[in-house]
Amino acid sequence: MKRAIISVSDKTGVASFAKQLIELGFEIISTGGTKKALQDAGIDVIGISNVTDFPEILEGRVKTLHPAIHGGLLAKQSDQNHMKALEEQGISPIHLVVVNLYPFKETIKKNGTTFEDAIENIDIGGPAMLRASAKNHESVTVVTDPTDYDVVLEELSKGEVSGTTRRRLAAKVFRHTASYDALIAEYLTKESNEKYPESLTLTYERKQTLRYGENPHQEAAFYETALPASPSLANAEQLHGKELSYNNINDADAALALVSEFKDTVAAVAVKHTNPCGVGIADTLEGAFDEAYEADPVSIFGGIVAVNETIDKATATKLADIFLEVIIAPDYSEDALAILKKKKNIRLLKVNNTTKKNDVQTITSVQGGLLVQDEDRSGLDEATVEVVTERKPTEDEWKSLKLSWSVVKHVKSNAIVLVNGNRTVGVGAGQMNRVGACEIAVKQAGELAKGSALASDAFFPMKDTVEKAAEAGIKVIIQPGGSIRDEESIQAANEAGIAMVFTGMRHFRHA
Ligand SMILES: NC(=O)c1ncn([C@@H]2O[C@H](COP(=O)(O)O)[C@@H](O)[C@H]2O)c1NC=O
Repeated sequence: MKRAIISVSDKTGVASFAKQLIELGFEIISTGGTKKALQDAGIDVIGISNVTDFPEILEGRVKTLHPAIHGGLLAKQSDQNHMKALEEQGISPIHLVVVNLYPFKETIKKNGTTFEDAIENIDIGGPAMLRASAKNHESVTVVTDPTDYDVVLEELSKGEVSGTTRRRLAAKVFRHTASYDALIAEYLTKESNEKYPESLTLTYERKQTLRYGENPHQEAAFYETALPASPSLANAEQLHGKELSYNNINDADAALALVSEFKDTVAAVAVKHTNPCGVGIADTLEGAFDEAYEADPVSIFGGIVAVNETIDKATATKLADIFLEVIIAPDYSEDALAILKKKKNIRLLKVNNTTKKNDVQTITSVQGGLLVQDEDRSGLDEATVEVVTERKPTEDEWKSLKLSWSVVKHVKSNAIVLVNGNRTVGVGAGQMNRVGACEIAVKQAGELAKGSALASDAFFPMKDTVEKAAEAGIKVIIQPGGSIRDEESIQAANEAGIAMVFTGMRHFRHA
């Protein structure tokens, strides 16, 4: 008689599966809770203790970890010596294993889960059975996903499960146990405050197969972390519109990161190809959006807009007037939603909260590896900021400086951002030299460069950027400082009556 072990935490569909196995001639062996569930459904089951001749002990920590089980799982049934060894020990072979694991992921995602709860939900006996039978898939069929019950039944009803299916199911098991263990490792590594361990075993789950990647000839998918995450694109709620594309997700992520900078003021940001093209702040959302729009009415076309307040009717009316790919907001008023939903192609995302967790790391892939670093979370530290010129910034100039500094951190290096009043007026992004970035920002600002504030993501190696700024009528500069030629830049600023501030911290963004 063929024997199946069934030991499952997720009991979905298991009773009907077991019933059909019995009809196909199987004998069922089960652990405590599964046995009870099956017996309650009127199914004949042998308890695991009857096979091991040993009780389940330590509140279920040890139930299937026994040679009578693992011998039955690991014996090559085509090998006479293996079968003889089983016989000598009075062990019967097992043909089918149906196991799914303690819900570790679901447990750590629950609010209020304690460390002890998490530890208790690390399954030991289940993965041991899964791995043993997956290794021995030549002789054993192993099922860990209830969605595979039907395929197995179908093949069994025709005789036996094919070698191809057994191998496919074994591969699925090793993917599953590997990601199960990776998640435990990730959780414990975080709990032990180890940021850069000797090996990185992250696990991500496919959230979405994408139509294509950055370009139509590239295949792509979006994977999300299984660990509880900060508000992010992965857990955004899409209220309307087509599926997000690869570029939408990447650009929306940049917009969300930028808008999250603004905690004490209402802000609207527009992003194109991950760089901000317009950022505005105001007392109202409509006002902030006006500023962001006026910052660059050309580039915002086809862009992504993120805001940090509930979108109201007035703002929605203006947003609906232009072509945007994605809008991100903590919420939408009912009338705002009605207005925006009239636009078939716009994607509306709700991300509840823009406050981020502190321990976030960023990962960039390079050929042959990954670069991992702490996310650049630092803002302007007023305690370490130093005014280095004869003239000090006025109160209004400080406001513009702060805005420009928040934005420049989110612009690809070399980056220069000009702010006039409450909005960006020029963004020079991703240039190979700093003067080039300055020239682009000044050109874009036009007349509005006059009297504006300039932020530079890194120090000026030479005084040329200050000279360019002076020529354009820029009045105040914020930059990290730290070049051996700082004195020359300071002198050029003094000569032009520019006030200049050193932050002591740079914000390169290369990728
Ligand atoms: N300790 C063991 O020997 C053991 N054997 C199987 N399990 C797990 O116990 C669960 C099923 O338990 P029950 O049938 O009692 O509801 C399954 O998720 C299975 O993976 C075990 N539990 C944890 O390690």
